Amino acid sequence: MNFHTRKWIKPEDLNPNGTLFGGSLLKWIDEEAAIYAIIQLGNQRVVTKFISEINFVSSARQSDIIELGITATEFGRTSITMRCEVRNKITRKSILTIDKMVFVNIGEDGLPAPHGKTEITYIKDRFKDDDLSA
Ligand SMILES: CC(=O)SCCNC(=O)CCNC(=O)[C@H](O)C(C)(C)COP(=O)(O)OP(=O)(O)OC[C@H]1O[C@@H](n2cnc3c(N)ncnc32)[C@H](O)[C@@H]1OP(=O)(O)O
Repeated sequence: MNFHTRKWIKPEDLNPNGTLFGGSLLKWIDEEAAIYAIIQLGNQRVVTKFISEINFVSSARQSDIIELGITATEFGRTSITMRCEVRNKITRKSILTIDKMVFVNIGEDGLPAPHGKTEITYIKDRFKDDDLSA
């Protein structure tokens, strides 16, 4: 799993108990998963369809640096399923896990559309035909 996005926990991210507010974390994860799905499916129009149980494993505190990890686990006809983990960047202690996040590829008519993808692609795969010296 690649951990792309780092967040520095600030006062506005906290709940009244002084730990990271779960709602803030879920907002960041939904955006992270949407960006991952957009890149993997090559379509800006993707929507969150389903999120499985969310396990808040441990708390994060102000000034902690956390990192968000997403990986695709399944490519369907119109959907992509991902797994998510959030951990402390420094200690690697797990903060949250979600086994299943399903996003659906949407066509111009607003309906689910086949995406034609079957496996994870990486930057080197996406740009391998380009003449990068130009
Ligand atoms: C990033 C964001 O903030 S998006 C905003 C929040 N999300 C939304 O507003 C989405 C609202 N929901 C919708 O518009 C509709 O439910 C749609 C268009 C996403 C899907 O419509 P549906 O009628 O369910 O479509 P359909 O039955 O064809 O299923 C589409 C895909 O989702 C999968 N799916 C549907 N329901 C579920 C479910 N409960 N769990 C997991 N996967 C599901 C299907 O298996 C299918 O995948 P596949 O083609 O790879 O096999």
